[in-house]
Amino acid sequence: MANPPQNPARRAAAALLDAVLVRHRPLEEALDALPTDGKPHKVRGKGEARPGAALSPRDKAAGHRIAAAVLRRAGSLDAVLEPFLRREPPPAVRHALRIGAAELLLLGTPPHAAVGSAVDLVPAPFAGLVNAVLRRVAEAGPAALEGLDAERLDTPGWLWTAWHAAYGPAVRAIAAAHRVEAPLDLSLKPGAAAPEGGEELPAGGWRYPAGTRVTELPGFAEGAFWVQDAAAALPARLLAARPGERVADLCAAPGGKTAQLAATGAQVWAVERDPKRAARLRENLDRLKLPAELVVADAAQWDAGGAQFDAILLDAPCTATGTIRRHPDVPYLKRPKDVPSAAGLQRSLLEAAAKRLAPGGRLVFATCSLQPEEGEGHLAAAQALGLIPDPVRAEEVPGLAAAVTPAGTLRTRPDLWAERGGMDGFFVARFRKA
Ligand SMILES: C[S@@+](CC[C@H](N)C(=O)[O-])C[C@H]1O[C@@H](n2cnc3c(N)ncnc32)[C@H](O)[C@@H]1O
Repeated sequence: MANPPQNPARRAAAALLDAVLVRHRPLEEALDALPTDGKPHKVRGKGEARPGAALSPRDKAAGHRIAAAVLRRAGSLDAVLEPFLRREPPPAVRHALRIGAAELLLLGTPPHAAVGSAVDLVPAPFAGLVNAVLRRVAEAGPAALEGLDAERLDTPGWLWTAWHAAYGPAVRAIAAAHRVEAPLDLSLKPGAAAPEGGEELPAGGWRYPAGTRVTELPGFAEGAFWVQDAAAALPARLLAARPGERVADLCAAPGGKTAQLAATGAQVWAVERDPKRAARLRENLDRLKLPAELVVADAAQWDAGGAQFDAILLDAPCTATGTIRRHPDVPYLKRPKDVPSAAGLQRSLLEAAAKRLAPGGRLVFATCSLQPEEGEGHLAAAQALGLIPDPVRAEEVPGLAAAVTPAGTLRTRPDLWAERGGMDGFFVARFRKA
């Protein structure tokens, strides 16, 4: 790294790690709670690691990058640190050691800067320990890292077991994909030009290098495009909404799929339960100048005044284990028991969606989870609700024939398109109502 991050960035990284690993709060929520220039610092809890004074956007971004690098490789970093620690250090010291090790071994920070600034993060009684350990990591760490089974170490055991059962040896490629920072994918408004520097993707959308700041791309303020992973763009495309059709987007915020549906000329109802997320959806649609009726309601209860729809997109809430490339905090926030509980919620939303669908209407069900209980596990129940499978054909998803299952559902994985930077893991099934 030409310019090593400054210590406010590292203090921010430590605060983010504390939020995720100790208090089990989502990384994005912790990032929003950091004190930035012009925004007062919210102090949430006693003993919370604080990043200190207001952060510049650059330090905040650098802190996020360091924290994400640690979260992606925490198992490997701990394995490298292990031989140099006689007992478990307090959490703040563990955060500083991981940050220092990540900078030394993954981020290319010069050793004197990485060690010195990690020492600076801890209370005086621990300075000697952090200094000694990280000096040894600087010497022996690169070789130690080489010899590790990184895929396994950086994946929680329960996820490894579940993915191995579902995908066999590909579990290793899935885990490897999680170690790499994801590129930025954009969906374009019809007729808009793609910003320069991107690659057009075979299944639609444009891809830009990881770390590209979307708000700095020309056309952002004018609403020419929105951020949407290549796989996340598939469900709305497969619904193939037509101008004038009545379409419901259940579980809609932040609105990537609502935008796709609205851009077809269909009449769209976007249903979102969380008022804050609904406000974000509104902001996004306003920027894009795309129309949709926003309904703040529980989609499982919403009866649309008795109306029925020609097409429904149900992008159901899930454990999000398909999005670990973009959200490296997910493995630290989810537990095995979250899978059946998400699947139960998805089942009730599917029932409600089937009721709201007009006879002959189309339904696309999607989740961004790699757990089969949140995907394939719903197929029999969907049919029992009178939903007839409408198989996806390979020609509908150019470049992704490998993701089309024999049942005609779509199962994308982070290791697909590995040479292009992968994609989120989604399950998508399409149905027709009799
Ligand atoms: C997977 S995200 C949707 C992403 C969105 N479709 C997009 O493409 O931008 C799930 C959303 O569903 C919302 N949600 C969860 N349970 C809900 C419910 N019962 N009714 C309506 N919305 C719900 C969550 O607040 C969250 O915003």
